[in-house]
Amino acid sequence: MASSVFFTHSHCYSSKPSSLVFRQVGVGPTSLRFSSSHVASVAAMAMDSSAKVIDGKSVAKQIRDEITAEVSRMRESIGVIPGLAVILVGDRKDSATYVRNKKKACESVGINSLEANLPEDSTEEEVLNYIAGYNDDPSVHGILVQLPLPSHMNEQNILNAVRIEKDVDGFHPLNIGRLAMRGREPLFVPCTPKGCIELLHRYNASIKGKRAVVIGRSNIVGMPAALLLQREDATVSIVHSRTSNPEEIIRQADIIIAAVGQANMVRGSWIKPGAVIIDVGINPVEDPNSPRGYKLVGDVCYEEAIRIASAVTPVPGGVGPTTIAMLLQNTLISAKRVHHFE
Ligand SMILES: NC(=O)C1=CN([C@@H]2O[C@H](COP(=O)(O)OP(=O)(O)OC[C@H]3O[C@@H](n4cnc5c(N)ncnc54)[C@H](OP(=O)(O)O)[C@@H]3O)[C@@H](O)[C@H]2O)C=CC1
Ligand SMILES: Nc1nc(=O)c2c([nH]1)NC[C@@H]1CN(c3ccc(C(=O)N[C@@H](CCC(=O)O)C(=O)O)cc3)C=[N+]21
Repeated sequence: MASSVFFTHSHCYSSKPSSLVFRQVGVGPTSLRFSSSHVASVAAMAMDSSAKVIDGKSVAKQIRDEITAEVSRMRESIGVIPGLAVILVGDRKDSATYVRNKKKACESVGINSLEANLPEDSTEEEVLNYIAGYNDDPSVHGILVQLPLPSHMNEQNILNAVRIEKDVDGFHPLNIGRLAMRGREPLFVPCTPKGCIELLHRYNASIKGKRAVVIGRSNIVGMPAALLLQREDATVSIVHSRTSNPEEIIRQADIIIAAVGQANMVRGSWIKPGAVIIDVGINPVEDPNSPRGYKLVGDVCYEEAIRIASAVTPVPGGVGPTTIAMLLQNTLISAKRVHHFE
């Protein structure tokens, strides 16, 4: 059943399930809360239901097919199989699910996957030892340390330890630094923001000269997404938890990338008619109709957005699958680079 039929308008008020907290979500400033006067403006704008659903799942499938072909061409010509090592510390359910999905995705394209599952109470040194081992292992072309790490570990020390040539997450400060500089090229671009741009390209959304607003400024999504949009010649604004007039800024955007972690925060009345929306948020909300007792929703109220925007990514099935496809792509890029394979 189509989600627009299934969910009622009030769905956008859904609360986080108390029993299942994937991440700590802070309370946003009052200026970001929904005010009743917006109901009217949403209704007034709710006339165009022709918005496109940006199908991240099928884009991811296309990319995986392209990678599968390249991986086998490489194996047949030079006998090299790309390898990805994933380090998971602790037993967070959501992290375990993502790591499992990454492993499955590797298998589906013929990339070797290695996995290190370390207990929650491991020391930083133990994690660093694993990284050192993978840094020196020529069969490993990419290393990913699943975040978040347990709080007793220094994330910065750990991410700095990954060899820049194997930093398929693109989180090493040298890669991020190059991403921020004109005329410099990072060895890897972070997967989630890269996937957002890939979705815009594959749906022919023009970026050059457009006004883009990124909501969120984290090191892993918001900040690199803003840098990438800027590299594509968009005029970029960044909205964060201390922004005083977020709705006003967001309403000017031709392109919105939302990476906040607040279920349904962006309402229809905040969206410029015809805007393209990339919703990165993955937020669990209570859903008695689901066998799991919860469902995932984005940072954007999808049912409202789909009526006003020209294109929107759904959650699930939008940015998430594309992120994993970009990880595979980065691993292939790494293996090709080290073996000088064109
Ligand atoms: N689909 C995918 O592949 C991925 C999805 N995600 C999802 O994306 C979302 C964001 O992840 P991540 O970037 O890691 O999250 P973080 O919590 O690290 O960052 C959230 C950002 O949002 C800002 N923010 C928080 N509340 C508000 C608010 N009310 N108004 C405006 N800005 C706000 C914060 O501002 P400030 O800096 O001021 O604190 C911060 O910059 C999450 O739902 C996560 O699950 C994440 C990675 C990959
Ligand atoms: N070093 C590191 N690199 C990351 O890239 C990284 C990370 N740590 N930590 C956590 C976040 C989150 N993330 C997601 C990837 C895929 C989906 C995904 O495929 N989601 C499915 C839904 C999956 C489900 O149903 O549970 C979808 O949106 O359709 C979600 C989230 C990568 N992250």
